[in-house]
Amino acid sequence: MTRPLPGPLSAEVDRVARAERLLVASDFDGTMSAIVDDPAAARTLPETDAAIRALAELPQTVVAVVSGRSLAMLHQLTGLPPAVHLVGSHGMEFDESFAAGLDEADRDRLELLDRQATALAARFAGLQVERKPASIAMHYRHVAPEQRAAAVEAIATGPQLVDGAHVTTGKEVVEVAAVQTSKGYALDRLRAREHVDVVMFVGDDVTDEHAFAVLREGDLGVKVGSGPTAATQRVAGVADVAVLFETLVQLRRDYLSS
Ligand SMILES: O=P(O)(O)OC[C@H]1O[C@H](O[C@H]2O[C@H](CO)[C@@H](O)[C@H](O)[C@H]2O)[C@H](O)[C@@H](O)[C@@H]1O
Repeated sequence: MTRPLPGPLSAEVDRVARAERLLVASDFDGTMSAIVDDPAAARTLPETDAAIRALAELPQTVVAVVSGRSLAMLHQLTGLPPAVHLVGSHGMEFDESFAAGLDEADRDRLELLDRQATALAARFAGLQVERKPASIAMHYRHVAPEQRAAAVEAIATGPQLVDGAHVTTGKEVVEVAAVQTSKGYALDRLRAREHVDVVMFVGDDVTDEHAFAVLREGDLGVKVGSGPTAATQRVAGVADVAVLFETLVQLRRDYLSS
């Protein structure tokens, strides 16, 4: 038996579980997976993985993971079946052909950003550069504490100032994209394409606020952890996310079989 959620959240999950057609969308890092030192070592909590798979098997229930990761990395890290829609690059990468759609100016900008990030990685030991189809993430988690402010400043006065670059900040990471990204765009697109009448989104980071911002009356946004948010509900951490999804599976199954 899954342990109970706090009262107000429990009531909200019970409400969305009764949607005619429901979209359940989740962020990956910090939501399905704990934040870990090595981005390549992130893994979905087993309970969350099982709940996501179970939800995706239910009728009238659409499940998506909307992440800042590249789509290829998201596939690799989650190993989820095709029944779960994966969207990478902070809501822009719906399929592997996304990069081919970048125009010449976008590609030139991406190369410039890559060159600048590579130069900064040579200057600051521990600065990790993660290359994605339309952006470059610079992780400063492993830069020596006394060098961190200088590294962040160098990013702010270098790649961040590249003409047309779009900047997002996250957990010990600054990401510069050649194109505008938005998890809100992904939710709007999924909502329309899948003809759902209720959307539930769960996320922990700054970019997830774009998704919370497009939620409508009757939807449900759940913020993971502390910090300002437009979400109406909150859980403390990834273990609670597992309970949230497990509870939703039970309630949705009950509703659909009633
Ligand atoms: O939108 P998300 O699925 O939450 O992805 C956001 C970024 O997550 C990853 O970085 C973060 O998680 C890493 C693993 O826990 C951690 O080491 C890092 O410090 C965090 O910033 C990922 O590497 C990025 O590409 C995503 O944009």
